[in-house]
Amino acid sequence: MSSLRIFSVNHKKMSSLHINNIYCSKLRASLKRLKPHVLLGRNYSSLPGLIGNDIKSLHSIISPPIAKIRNIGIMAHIDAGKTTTTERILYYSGYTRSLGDVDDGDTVTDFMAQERERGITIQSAAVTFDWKGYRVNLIDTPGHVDFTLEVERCLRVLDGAVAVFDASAGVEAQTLTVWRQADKHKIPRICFLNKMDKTGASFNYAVESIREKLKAKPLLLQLPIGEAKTFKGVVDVVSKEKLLWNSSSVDGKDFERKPLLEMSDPKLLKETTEARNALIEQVADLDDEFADLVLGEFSENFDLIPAEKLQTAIHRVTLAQTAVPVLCGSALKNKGVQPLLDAITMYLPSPEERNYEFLERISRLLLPFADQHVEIPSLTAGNIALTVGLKHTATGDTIVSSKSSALAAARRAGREGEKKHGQNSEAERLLLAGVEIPEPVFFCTIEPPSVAKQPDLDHALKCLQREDPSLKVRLDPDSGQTVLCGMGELHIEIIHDRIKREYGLETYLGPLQVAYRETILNSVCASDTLDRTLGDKRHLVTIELEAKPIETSSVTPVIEYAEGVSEDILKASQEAIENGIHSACLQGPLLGSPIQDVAITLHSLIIHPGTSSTMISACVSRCVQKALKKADKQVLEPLMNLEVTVTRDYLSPVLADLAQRRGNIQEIQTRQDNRVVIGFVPLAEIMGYSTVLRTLTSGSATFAVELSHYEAMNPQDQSTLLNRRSGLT
Ligand SMILES: Nc1nc2c(ncn2[C@@H]2O[C@H](COP(=O)(O)OP(=O)(O)OP(=O)(O)O)[C@@H](O)[C@H]2O)c(=O)[nH]1
Repeated sequence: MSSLRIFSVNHKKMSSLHINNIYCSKLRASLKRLKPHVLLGRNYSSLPGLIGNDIKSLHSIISPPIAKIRNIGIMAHIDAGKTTTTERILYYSGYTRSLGDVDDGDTVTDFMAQERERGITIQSAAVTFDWKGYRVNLIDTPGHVDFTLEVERCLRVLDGAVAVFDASAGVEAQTLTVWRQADKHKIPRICFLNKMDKTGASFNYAVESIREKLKAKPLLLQLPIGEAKTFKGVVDVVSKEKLLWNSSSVDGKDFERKPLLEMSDPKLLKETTEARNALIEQVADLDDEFADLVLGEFSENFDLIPAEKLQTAIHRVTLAQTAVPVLCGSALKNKGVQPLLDAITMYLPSPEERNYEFLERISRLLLPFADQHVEIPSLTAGNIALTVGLKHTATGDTIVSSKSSALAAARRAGREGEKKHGQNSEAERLLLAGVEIPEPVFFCTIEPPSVAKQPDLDHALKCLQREDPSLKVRLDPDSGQTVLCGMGELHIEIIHDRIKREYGLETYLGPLQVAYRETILNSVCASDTLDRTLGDKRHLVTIELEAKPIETSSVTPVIEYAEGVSEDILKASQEAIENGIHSACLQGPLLGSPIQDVAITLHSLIIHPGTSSTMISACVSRCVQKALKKADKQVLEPLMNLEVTVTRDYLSPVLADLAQRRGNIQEIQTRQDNRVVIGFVPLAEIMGYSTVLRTLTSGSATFAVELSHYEAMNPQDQSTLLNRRSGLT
């Protein structure tokens, strides 16, 4: 089977996934818009396609040998400095000729208007550049929790990742989430402890948090020279050299690399030798080949182990994901980024080491340069590119060359799956796992400026959804209004903004509402008969069923059939029956929210010959709703994991405020001078929390939230909510 790793593009932005579609016409329109290419006054030295004068140099990088390709992502907690680090990488690699700045809103990868205005990454952006003979395809992913899906879909196509940390904070909430996602997709990683210049930066603290919170084994490949205000460079532990950045250099291009000498740096040399020996022991523990070398030839003197031997072993250990190399620096102050680039090429794997199978030519291919693209004739295995013209694919699809190759792949995957249950099975190699789409937790109505514009709005939402499956759109059956369901306030706000900017539609959003769920507390039975004659056709269905509570944490009802239900009827009508059950469970009797944790058992079913499947579904649905109405009911509300980092002085007001928000504090950790409050808080209580927290703490606190689970509301809160919804209070 052919598995192409290709990027999708909506009309301005590309997102990482297996081939997704670009709408040709839109793309052409966007290319037109890009000419003459002017991007906020930035200089691009290698954006050849649209300019035309660099085609030759581009050609030389189109087909690098697969061993020289690195497909990597940058991931982290929000604000750790991914975008700033990416900007430095692009600058030092020669991709840009000036340094972009998040705070000035002129970075390459944050090119959406919303990203530049807010200084955050929302969509992943892909850029391609060369570093010392390697081709690097790099993806900058968002750190905000509302855009988790975007991170996940990127990770699926990456061979390696750089996890960026704020060295003053160590592992933060979102780092844990993305780390787990990278674990799930088995992505080899290296860690970059950024912001070493910041007050409170601590190399040891950050390393310890990687060890403790991520349960990873850090391989210290560098030691910092100075910390916070005194940070001026790093020691390369592998080669025992110091790298010092010239303080007069404005862009950090100038730095000197010198061997550590007993004469000039006795203390640093001693520390580095100890760190190197510890590193060697650690790597030898994890890699048998290196252990043989260490115990044999070099057992007497580790100093004699050549740097290349150690580097190759670190590469293997990184690939096996038994440990993670750790580097440090300050992207903002232009220190430590070039060695990070060296480490990316040296320690992260090439696509061939990740055991994918690739091939193939496809009609129109484009190479991504953030928001610009250049058409290319072909692409070698292991690269990432864009394709156009696929009208029916969506995020998460895997594209193969033909139906027969897909079937052959599925057969092979199936056979292999039976043989091997463990990791790296053929199935995993051939078919990249679909993205897990998180359930939306917020919704609101959206209205076009006039009824005539409804089709335009529907079209815009359809396009946005194909690109971002975490956005759900449904029609409210009572009001007929379009409802947007998303991952958070910011997510919905950005969608609203994009509809305006990209589709020219001014829409109106209703108030943001929390996506509650409902469940039942006891088993109930119901029966129903539908008897209707339409024309000369009689539709007759009689049904008896039971609804009962079970524990699944899922909104998909479990469907069971009692023995009394005839197999023949089931064969002919199962789909219609299940459609009816599913549609009934989408709208609970209390709030019209989806029903969670329920099983429906069909006890008897009589269907008159000739009854249409629509009528069967309608009768089943009505009967399920009857049962749900009869049962004792309970509202479930989304509970969020909350992590607030606050200075000691502001801890009390933050805790007092959380208590008023029905917060449940689990733990208060000490992180340097800060306190980290960890707990749960209902989503309904933290809308607009960022503004409140800013006011409470004079802007000094930060917080992260993430959906934890749905929990039953207590009777008092539930009745307040129901009264509010029914307009009683
Ligand atoms: N002191 C210091 N500040 C930094 C450093 N790197 C980035 N920053 C600042 O930290 C803030 C966040 O930087 P970004 O690069 O946008 O972080 P990010 O991780 O891309 O953020 P999201 O894309 O929103 O997740 C900005 O104000 C940067 O100027 C650093 O090395 N030192």
